[in-house]
Amino acid sequence: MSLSEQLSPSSVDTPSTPLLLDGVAIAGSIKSEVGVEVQELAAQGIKPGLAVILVGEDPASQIYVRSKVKTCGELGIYSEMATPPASITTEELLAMVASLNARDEIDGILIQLPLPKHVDTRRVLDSVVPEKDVDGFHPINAGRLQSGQPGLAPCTPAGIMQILKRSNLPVAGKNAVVLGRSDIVGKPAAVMLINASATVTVCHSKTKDLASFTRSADILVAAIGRPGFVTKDMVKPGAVLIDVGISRVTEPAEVQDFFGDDPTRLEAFAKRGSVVVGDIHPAAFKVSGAYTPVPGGVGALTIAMLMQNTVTAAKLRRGLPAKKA
Ligand SMILES: Nc1nc2c(c(=O)[nH]1)N[C@@H](CN(C=O)c1ccc(C(=O)N[C@@H](CCC(=O)O)C(=O)O)cc1)CN2
Repeated sequence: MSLSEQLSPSSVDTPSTPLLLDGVAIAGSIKSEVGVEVQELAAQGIKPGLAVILVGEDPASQIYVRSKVKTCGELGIYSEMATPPASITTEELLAMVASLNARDEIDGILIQLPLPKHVDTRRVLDSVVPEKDVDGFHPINAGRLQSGQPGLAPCTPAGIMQILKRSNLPVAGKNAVVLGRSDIVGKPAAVMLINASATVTVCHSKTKDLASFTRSADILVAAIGRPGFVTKDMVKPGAVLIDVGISRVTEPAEVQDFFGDDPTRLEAFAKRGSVVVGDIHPAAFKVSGAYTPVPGGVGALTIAMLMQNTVTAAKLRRGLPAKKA
C-alpha cells in the first residue's frame, strides 16, 4: 500500500473525523486558473464566447443560468443568453442552435435542462456541433470520453473527478459505486472513474440488494435525486461519499430527520421554509472518511467546469493545445 493510500481517508477501516470536501474552495481555484487561461488567450486576441439558451421560466434554471452568465463576466468570457418561451417548438430550437453553430465568436453552446416535455431534448442536444458542446452531452463527445480521446466532458462528473484529484484521494484500484445511470451524471461519472482505474459498479432503480453494493464502495457517488436515500447503514465506514443530489425539502418532519442535531440548518429552515439536501443522509457523512456537502459540494463545481470547457472549446477550435484534466 502506498503512503497516500495509507493516509487516505478512503482506506481507513475505523471511522475518524470525516474530511469535508469543500466544493466552493475547489471551484474557486479552478475559476482562477481558467481566468489565467482567458488572459493568455486575450494576449493572442482571442475572447472565448458562451451562448446559453434558457427555455421557459423555471426558477432554479434561471438561477443557474444567471450564475453561469455572471461567472463568464468575472472571468472575461463573452456570454449571451437567449430566453425563448416554454411554448417554443423543437424545430424553432433547432434553428436557434443552427445559427449559434454558424457564428465564429461563439465557442460554447449550452441548452439549460430540463427542457419542456413537448421538446425532443435528445434531438436538440445532438444538434450542437461537438466542437461547441461545452456540456459534453453530444454522442461524439461521449464516445471520445469513453475512448480516452481529448474532447469536452460533462461538467458535473468532471467536477467530481477534480474534487477527488485536488483532495489527493486515490481512485486507482478503489471500488467505486455510482448510484444513478443518467446521461448527464451517472454514466459519464462511471466512465471517468473507469478511466482513472477504479473498479466501477453502476446501480439504478432495478438493482437488487442495492445496499450490498453501496456497502462495498470505497467511493460512493449518489446521483439519483432522492433526498437522504443513502443512509448510514448503507455506507462502508471510511468511504468517500460524493453527493450529487440537490432536492428542496419543505416538510418540517423531514427537515428534523435530516438536521435534528444541526441548529444552523434548523434556523435556516425556520427563516426560509425550505432547505436544500442531497441524496445522502447527513448521518452517513459522520461515518465516512470524506464527503461532499450539499450545498457547497459537487454543485459548485458544475459552473467552474463549464467555464473550463468553454476555454477548452475556444482553444481546440483554433488548434491550440488545451489543458489536460
Ligand atoms: N445544460 C445543463 N443543464 C443542467 C445541468 C448542466 O450541467 N447542464 N446541471 C443541472 C443544473 N446546474 C447547472 O446547470 C447546476 C446545479 C446546481 C448548482 C449548484 O451550485 N448547486 C448548489 C446548491 C444550489 C441551491 O441552493 O439550489 C450546491 O450544490 O452547492 C449549479 C449548477 C441541471 N441542468
